[in-house]
Amino acid sequence: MAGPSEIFRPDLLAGRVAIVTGGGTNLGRQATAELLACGAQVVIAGRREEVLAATADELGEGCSYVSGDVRERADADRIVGGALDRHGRLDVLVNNAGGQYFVPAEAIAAKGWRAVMRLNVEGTMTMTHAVAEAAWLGRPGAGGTVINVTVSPHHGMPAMAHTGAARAAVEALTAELAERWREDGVALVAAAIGRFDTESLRKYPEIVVRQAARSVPLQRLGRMQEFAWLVAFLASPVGHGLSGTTVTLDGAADNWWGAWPPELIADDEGTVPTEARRAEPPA
Ligand SMILES: CCCCCCCCCCC/C=C/C(=O)SCCNC(=O)CCNC(=O)[C@H](O)C(C)(C)COP(=O)(O)OP(=O)(O)OC[C@H]1O[C@@H](n2cnc3c(N)ncnc32)[C@H](O)[C@@H]1OP(=O)(O)O
Ligand SMILES: NC(=O)C1=CN([C@@H]2O[C@H](COP(=O)(O)OP(=O)(O)OC[C@H]3O[C@@H](n4cnc5c(N)ncnc54)[C@H](OP(=O)(O)O)[C@@H]3O)[C@@H](O)[C@H]2O)C=CC1
Repeated sequence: MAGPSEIFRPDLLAGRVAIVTGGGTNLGRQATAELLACGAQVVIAGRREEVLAATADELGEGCSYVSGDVRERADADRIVGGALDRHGRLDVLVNNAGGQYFVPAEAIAAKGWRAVMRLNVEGTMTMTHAVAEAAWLGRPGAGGTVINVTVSPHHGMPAMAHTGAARAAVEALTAELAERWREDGVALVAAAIGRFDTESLRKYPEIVVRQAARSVPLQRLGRMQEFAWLVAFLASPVGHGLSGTTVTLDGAADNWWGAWPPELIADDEGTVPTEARRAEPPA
């Protein structure tokens, strides 16, 4: 059962209906719990029915699921149709399903490049079009918010060139569609997220996982709850004010280009030296 929100009013999203792709696991699951805690009805989607069923069962009232592959338009239409049949409206789409594998850029096979593009760019576009066409575009008084989950930092990550390119494409689409669909009442926001304490992160090489927190100024991994709060916040009316924007939640990794603390000036304990105070001016 999703408990009450620690920071939002229980009726913040009352009467709203959301689809969360990848809602059966990790970040998507936590975001779903927070949307439920804020009063929304949530339909979670993913390919594995048993995973979705277990999550919907655990999160309880207000949460249901439709299984499907976000890369396939027929599946996307079925997910959206299922949500509309159940609830009669759609207000929020969280394009959270996504991912990649850890590989140096020159070793990315063409097939792997396409797989990452197809999941992250096409999957996001396919779901976005399916929802917008079925529920929002050309319907006065309708409209809603799309939250696209992308990846920060934006200035390059080791072994993540394919996803960097894919997520940049999603952010570009977010900005353009926000302008094109504005008069239909549709807002799109990207949430560029850093390194989170999830089971999914642990599939990466051990040293990457170990250093992931140390390499950002915040000096810790993001917490799933923090991601969930951001999603609920963007799903609230403020999302319309942020339409076209990419919001980062990354421990300040986007503001820094190297390891943290800066290796060249930190001592062996990782302490950055401070400037000596100047002598007191003569009285
Ligand atoms: C100093 C410290 C620096 C710290 C830096 C920290 C950096 C960490 C930042 C982390 C940011 C992001 C984190 C996350 O996103 S966690 C969530 C992770 N979850 C997922 O990734 C789930 C979804 N992902 C996938 O399902 C797959 O990765 C994929 C997108 C590839 C799925 O596509 P599909 O199912 O269509 O693909 P296939 O499995 O059939 O593979 C197709 C081809 O892709 C190539 N491939 C796939 N996996 C690998 C691999 N592990 N290694 C090499 N190549 C791979 C390959 O060509 C596949 O074809 P073949 O199978 O025929 O070879
Ligand atoms: N964890 C982290 O530190 C970070 C995560 N992110 C991003 O956040 C999002 C969520 O990640 P996280 O929860 O950690 O990882 P998960 O691997 O748990 O989430 C991926 C989810 O997407 C679903 N999914 C994957 N492919 C498809 C598909 N073709 N159709 C439908 N659903 C699909 C999966 O379910 P199923 O396999 O059943 O289809 C799964 O529920 C991803 O976009 C990820 O890249 C970004 C930065 C950091």
